Amino acid sequence: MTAHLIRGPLDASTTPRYTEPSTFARLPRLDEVPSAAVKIIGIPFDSGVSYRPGARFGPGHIRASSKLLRPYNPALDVAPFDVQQVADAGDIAVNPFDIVEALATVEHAATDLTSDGARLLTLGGDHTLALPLLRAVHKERGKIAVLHFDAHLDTWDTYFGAPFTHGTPFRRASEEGLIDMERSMHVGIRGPLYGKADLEADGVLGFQIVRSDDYQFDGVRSIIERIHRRMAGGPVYLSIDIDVLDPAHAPGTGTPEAGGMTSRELLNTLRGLVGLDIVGADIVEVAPAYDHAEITGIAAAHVGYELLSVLAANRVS
Ligand SMILES: N=C(N)NCCCC(=O)O
Ligand SMILES: [Zn+2]
Ligand SMILES: [Zn+2]
Repeated sequence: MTAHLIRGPLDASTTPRYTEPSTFARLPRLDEVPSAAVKIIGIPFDSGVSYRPGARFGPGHIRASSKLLRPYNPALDVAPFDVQQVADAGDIAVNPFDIVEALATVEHAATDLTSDGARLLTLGGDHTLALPLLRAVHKERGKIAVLHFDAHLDTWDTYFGAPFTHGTPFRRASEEGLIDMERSMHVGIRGPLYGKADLEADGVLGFQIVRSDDYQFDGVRSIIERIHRRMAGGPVYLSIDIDVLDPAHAPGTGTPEAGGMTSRELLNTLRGLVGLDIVGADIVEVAPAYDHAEITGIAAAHVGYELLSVLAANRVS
């Protein structure tokens, strides 16, 4: 795509940032551009949660909190909206009363949206969504490494006997053979478990774990190195549960756990992913009812911005 065809965000000096309707980072809507290399899609779904509901309002909140983002990212020396067309594809309407139907709707929508080779950045929604998104990516790319940022393992088996919940997507995805288990990892794990067996079962599936505490003891650089050692050399799907952040940095979420990483640690880790073949990503579990002063929304918006910057930096290099 040649540079002069690319449309970027609205200019804040001529169109105020708070004009509606909202798109992520005030980008154009998908129907306003001929095509897009990266599509942002909202999925207002939270029927899979085990505790506080409300992540169905995440997409709108993240978009509203993304208005202050600016076009140039000095940390990566890249203008993420200049080197690739990014567009907001709006929200997918999913059935809140039938999870199996909702998962099918998401899988088909994701497949459609990526049929032209575009990459998807999904705004959730609860973590159940990672399963249909991985199903869609797997159809295109085969087994995929998962880089999962979360306080929680999300490899539990069932809740109340239900297999499709926000605590079980990576168990289902590994059972379905969607994940390259030799190259996958959880980052940011912490907090109480149901038992030691949770960790053992997760290890049997094959995930490697970077604990939240490793940020304190080892630091961001060494964690970035671990990620590259584990994941380089093939496609990577990135799933970011905003509760990977400490509740001080992301109070607006459904299952908060103390002792999490700072937003600075997360943003710096994401910047370190340049060079990995990231084929899709989601940001989930933003529940605005528990947010204050857009703390969580802004963190999620910046996470999305860094991801778009990594995709842009990969394209430039
Ligand atoms: N995926 C998120 N955010 N949470 C999973 C926690 C499941 C539980 O209640 O044990
Ligand atoms: Zn979580
Ligand atoms: Zn999760």
